[in-house]
This record gives sequence, structure tokens and C-alpha cells, in this order.
Amino acid sequence: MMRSKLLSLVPCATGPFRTMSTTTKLTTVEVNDKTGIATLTMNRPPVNGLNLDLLRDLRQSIAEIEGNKSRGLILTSSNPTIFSAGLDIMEMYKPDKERVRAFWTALQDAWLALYGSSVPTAAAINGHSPAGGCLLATSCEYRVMLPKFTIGLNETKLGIVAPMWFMSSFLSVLPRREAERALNQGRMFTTDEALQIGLVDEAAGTKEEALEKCAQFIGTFAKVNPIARALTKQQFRAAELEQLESERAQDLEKFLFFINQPAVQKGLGIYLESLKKKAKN
Ligand SMILES: CCCCC/C=C\C/C=C\CCC/C=C/C(=O)SCCNC(=O)CCNC(=O)[C@H](O)C(C)(C)COP(=O)(O)OP(=O)(O)OC[C@H]1O[C@@H](n2cnc3c(N)ncnc32)[C@H](O)[C@@H]1OP(=O)(O)O
Repeated sequence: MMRSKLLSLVPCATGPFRTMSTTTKLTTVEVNDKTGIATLTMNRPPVNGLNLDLLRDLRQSIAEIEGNKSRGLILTSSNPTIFSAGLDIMEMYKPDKERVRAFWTALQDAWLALYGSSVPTAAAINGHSPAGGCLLATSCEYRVMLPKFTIGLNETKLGIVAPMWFMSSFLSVLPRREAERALNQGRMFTTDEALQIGLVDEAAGTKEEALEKCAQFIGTFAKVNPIARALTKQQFRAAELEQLESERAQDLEKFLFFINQPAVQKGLGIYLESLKKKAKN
């Protein structure tokens, strides 16, 4: 994919710094040359639905951030009210056989890259973050959320099931009992509720403030040996990463089997219709 590289002056939380900015159609990576922190922004209108292309872009951008020796990664969205609406349901509803395989594989790749990233990661959750959006946020090490939005794994409400590795990310943030109950209920938490339960670490009034708080979190590692920190993180997360790595073919087949069940297709169709009706009103 063609990528345009440009140097620009952009305002950031602590002042206007020259940033190295790499843009693809669906994500932007901006590295603040003062802090060395990369901001990875999702930009797929209307709702940052995670389709095949966005997932591939995300993985590519994470690899680029790992490769350019950034001191940390902040994940956010260009949409002022939606961090990510989760998986693009159109990829799973009446799917094309080859594409849906590529789609799920790209999701596995993106999760492995983000959850297993060697750099410190934080999510500036500047909008709603259901299901796959929550997966991305909980794959990061720190979360700062803007008020009056919602976050959670709502899969059961759609008649689908969050795979084990979605649960792993959730469990790395929430106590087991809370995670189990929320998963079974398909519960979406408001910002205040998410803060109270520990699903997010901090609230912020504006996106700039959220980015600043994420940068402060990443700054807490400034005096820590980066190799020791990265190896510690990798060891800490190794069990979940290795589980998916070793079972990814079975995970794909399980997904395909599940998603192709007539009852699941029917449920997705009804859900899509309800979303479209809501959008029209
Ligand atoms: C037993 C063993 C089992 C093993 C398990 C194995 C496999 C399991 C199988 C599957 C697992 C899949 C896991 C799935 C994860 C997901 O992420 S599913 C997606 C869940 N997401 C949602 O439920 C969010 C739905 N969207 C919303 O709630 C809202 O849209 C919003 C994000 C809050 C934004 O609201 P608003 O700003 O009001 O925007 P609109 O609702 O008007 O939406 C604008 C248009 O966008 C379309 N849209 C919204 N979300 C999605 C989506 N996720 N996918 C596709 N399209 C979406 C919406 O229809 C509107 O479209 P139109 O403008 O009408 O065309």
C-alpha cells in the first residue's frame, strides 16, 4: 500500500511539536519528536468498524511503531464520538468465504501485535467502544476515557460469543468475577461505571487531556530499562499470546463454524437492521 510521509506542525497536549506523520487511508501514525511517543489514530468512517482493511492497517501501523523505536503507542480515533464500533458486522453477515477467513486472520494478527507489543501502550478512548473496540482498548496497558461514552464486550446481546482471547484482554483488566458477569450480561459500562470498576484507569474532559494522560503513563517508564521492561511485559502476557498462536487455525475454524450457523446469521441480520433503523431516526 502506498504511504505518504510528511513532516507537519500539529498541536499536541503539551505544545506544538514537529511530528513525523505517516498516513494511510485508515490509520495515521504521528510520532512526537520531543516525547518519542507515537499516536496511532483510527480513521474509518462512519464508526471505525474493524473490517479487513482497517485491521491490516492497524497491524502494519503497530509494526511501524515498533520499528521506528517509538517510546510508546497511544491508540485513539479521529471520530469525535466513536473510538471503534467493534468488528464490522458486514464482514460476518452473509460473508464471502475467502474474505471472512482473511478478516478473522487479520483480527488475530492485529490482536497479537497490539497485546504483544513491546512498547508501552495506552488507549485514549474518545468515544463509544463496544466489543472489538473494547478488545483494542483492553489490549493496551492503560486506558483514559472521555465522559458519557460506553465500553464493554456486548457480544451476548448480539447472539454471538466473545472468543477466549477477547476474554483474556478483558481479564487482564477486570477481576475474574466482574469480567464473567459483564461478559455473560453483554454489559456496556458508562465512563463513570468503567472507571469505578477499573475497566478504565482515568477519565479526561477532552481528547487532548486524554492524550496527555496517556503520554504521562508512558512517561512513567522513562527511567526503566526498556529491554527489561519489554521482556517483563512479554513474559507477563506470554500465556495468552501463546495460546492464540498455537491454536489460531482451530480458532479460525471455530469462528467460521459459529458465524455460519443460520441462527447466528439471522441474529446478525436483525441487529444490522436495528442499527440502520436507529440511524435513520
Ligand atoms: C461455543 C464456542 C464459541 C467460540 C467462539 C468463536 C467465535 C465467535 C464468533 C464471533 C465473535 C465475533 C466477536 C464480535 C465482536 C464485535 O465487535 S461485533 C460488533 C459489535 N458492535 C456493536 O454492537 C456496536 C454497534 N453500533 C452501535 O452501537 C452504534 O453504531 C455506535 C457505535 C454507538 C455509534 O452510534 P451512532 O453514532 O449513533 O452511529 P449509528 O448507530 O447511526 O451508526 C452509523 C452507521 O454505522 C453502522 N454501524 C454501526 N456499528 C456497526 C458495526 N459494528 N458494523 C457495521 N456497521 C455498523 C450503522 O448501521 C450505521 O449505518 P448506516 O449509516 O445506516 O448505513
